[in-house]
Amino acid sequence: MNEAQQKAFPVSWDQFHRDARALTWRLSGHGDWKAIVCVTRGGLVPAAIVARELGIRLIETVCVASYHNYADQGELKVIKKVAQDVVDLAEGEGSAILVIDDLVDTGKTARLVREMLPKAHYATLYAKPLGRPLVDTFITEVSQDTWIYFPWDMGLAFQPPIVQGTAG
Ligand SMILES: O=P(O)(O)OC[C@H]1O[C@H](OP(=O)(O)OP(=O)(O)O)[C@H](O)[C@@H]1O
Ligand code: HPA
Ligand SMILES: [Mg+2]
Repeated sequence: MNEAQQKAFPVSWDQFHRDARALTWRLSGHGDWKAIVCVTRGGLVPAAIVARELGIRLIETVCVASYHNYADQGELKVIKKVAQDVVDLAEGEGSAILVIDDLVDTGKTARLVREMLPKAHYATLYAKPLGRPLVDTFITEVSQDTWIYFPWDMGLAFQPPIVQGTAG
């Protein structure tokens, strides 16, 4: 989150699960995927749900880090590439690989992963306008100046009343 991201889009576990199921519905007509590649860490949770719904048991990771301390995006770092036997699955016609991430923001992560798997189908739950062209399927778009708060990053907290400070 940075100064330009003024709006908050909090997502509960329930909403996340619904959106992951909605994504699966949208994906279910598309292809005959042999494997899911999830972009860690954010892609791990939706990938588990989508894999369960689509009956896919071959799950690979590509480990990319870019946002440090939930602040500005730093240098993209590939900590682990896609295993060669999974890359080889993508060599035939069509997209044998389904890439799952929680969101696209600037699209830098998606661009990097697409270079590794050009034929893969790229799916996320949420998309911001800059990243949207890089995603084949997503569920909800939010504006670029919105920060999405995922349920694993949040806890229950007291909220001051809306009128606080205005009443005597
Ligand atoms: O479109 P971009 O601007 O590249 O941003 C999107 C990426 O940023 C976040 O991951 P992050 O690198 O913060 O790591 P994490 O998944 O481990 O939280 C998110 O999970 C996406 O993978
Ligand atoms: O809006 C966001 N929320 C959480 N993680 C993120 N990583 C990039 N953008 C975001
Ligand atoms: Mg991520």
